[in-house]
Amino acid sequence: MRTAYNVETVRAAERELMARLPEGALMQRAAAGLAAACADLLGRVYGRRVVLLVGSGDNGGDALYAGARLARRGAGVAAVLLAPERAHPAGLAALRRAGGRAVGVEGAERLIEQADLLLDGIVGIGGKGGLRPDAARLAEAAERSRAAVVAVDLPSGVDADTGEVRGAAVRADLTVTLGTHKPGLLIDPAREYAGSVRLVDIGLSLPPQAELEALQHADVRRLLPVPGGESDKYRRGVVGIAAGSARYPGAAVLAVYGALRGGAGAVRYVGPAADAVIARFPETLVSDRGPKHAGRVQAWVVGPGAGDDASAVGEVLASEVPVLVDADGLRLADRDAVRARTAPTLMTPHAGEAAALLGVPREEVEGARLASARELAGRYGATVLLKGSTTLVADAGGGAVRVNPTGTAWLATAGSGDVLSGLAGSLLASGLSALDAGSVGAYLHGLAGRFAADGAPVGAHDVAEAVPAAWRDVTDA
Ligand SMILES: NC(=O)C1=CN([C@@H]2O[C@H](COP(=O)(O)OP(=O)(O)OC[C@H]3O[C@@H](n4cnc5c(N)ncnc54)[C@H](O)[C@@H]3O)[C@@H](O)[C@H]2O)[C@@H](O)CC1
Ligand SMILES: Nc1ncnc2c1ncn2[C@@H]1O[C@H](COP(=O)(O)OP(=O)(O)O)[C@@H](O)[C@H]1O
Ligand SMILES: [K+]
Repeated sequence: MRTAYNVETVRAAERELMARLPEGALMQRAAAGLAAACADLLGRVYGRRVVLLVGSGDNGGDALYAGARLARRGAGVAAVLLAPERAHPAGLAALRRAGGRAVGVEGAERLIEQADLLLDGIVGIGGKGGLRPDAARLAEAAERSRAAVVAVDLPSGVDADTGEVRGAAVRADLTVTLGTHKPGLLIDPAREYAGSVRLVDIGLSLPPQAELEALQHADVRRLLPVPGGESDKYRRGVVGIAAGSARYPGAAVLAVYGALRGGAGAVRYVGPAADAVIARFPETLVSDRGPKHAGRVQAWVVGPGAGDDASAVGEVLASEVPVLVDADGLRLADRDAVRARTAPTLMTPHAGEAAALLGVPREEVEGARLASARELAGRYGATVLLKGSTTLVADAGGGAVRVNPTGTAWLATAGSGDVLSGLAGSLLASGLSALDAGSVGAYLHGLAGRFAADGAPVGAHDVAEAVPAAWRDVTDA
């Protein structure tokens, strides 16, 4: 499991560690990791032009010490100091001793333009709000430069805890993050600014409960259902799909497609698209009598392509099994009915649907995904899987939010969400918790999307078709 901790927790762990170590030891660990990462990126250090962008805090101190190490290896190092009188004094002295030089912001543009590598030490976890004008100008100059950009701890200008970006921010090719990942490095829009992320261990002891966690292959492998000798189709779990309408029969087909590949022993379908479903998937058990009379299931999926059929949503929410609510179902679900449920509820909105439920503009959700997912989970007393460029899964009771590390923008194609709801619903029916079903479903769906797309456009059915390959990739690893 990859984890990320918020600033407050990092600060507390840092204080605890600094009390046990000689002064400056932590910054030297950070600088050693940074210099090594820069050297890897440069290939050859000797003779290369390195420019440090240095703010007045410890983030700038890390950059100065790392610059000193690169200068000792023969790089030409210049530090651009945003506030010369407040730059980390010992770091600056170390850089000068190693043969590096320091300049003010005037004339910085030319240096930045000619650099091979820029080290962004403007701000780290101490950054507040958007970058101040001087710092913003440096970030913009860095973006125009052809140099490789390495961010110290996190790209300056992004919010470490939330992933929000207000105004200009540094766009890094590589972020060398210290001690632990920060939530912003894993959540868009900030994630896009971080480039690839390398974690340098500086010895922090962190609490067991992280702010964010990202499943890895090994975690998913442990969670996936595996049939055994005593399994039969009912014991593996039956998933019911109440989806589709005369207008959107395809949503039903795609949700069933995902469900058949999600580990349940059988898929029941109820709704007006039974003929289309059966024609494509003869193994589906279909019924036209509504969810209440459709026979037993271990989990329901309701909503994809459902149009305005509120009665199916109401019947499903009244059941005592886990329920996944997606698409039209989200609009039709009564909040009090969701809150009153005793079995788990997993809601799977995209940003537009989440915005409608929260009564805010879509951009607000996209700019603050973590807070939005948590807020919605709290309001509905449900687990919320917020889809999009970053997919998050938040439980109502707090706890670590899961962030999905797989996926590809090619998944932004009509119907791929229907496949995900069938897949995650099937995992719910196999007995996974809402948090696990949502995050494992998103993981497989994202991996399947990558396999199916392989750099070219795909349709949602291609994603469903690739789910078994994703499943095997996880279990064979
Ligand atoms: N926490 C840890 O465990 C460690 C932290 N270290 C470094 O220390 C950093 C944190 O250092 P600080 O607490 O000194 O904070 P920062 O250096 O991140 O930021 C504080 C400075 O930036 C300025 N600033 C704040 N917001 C700004 C904005 N919007 N625009 C322009 N300037 C702004 C402030 O005036 C202040 O001088 C970490 O990110 C990391 O790089 C490392 O040295 C090693 C260990
Ligand atoms: N930019 C993106 N990058 C990665 N994944 C994306 C992106 N945009 C959408 N997705 C994923 O594609 C799927 C789209 O689902 P959804 O919005 O419900 O579409 P539909 O309603 O057409 O099925 C979700 O799994 C979502 O996370
Ligand atoms: K930085």
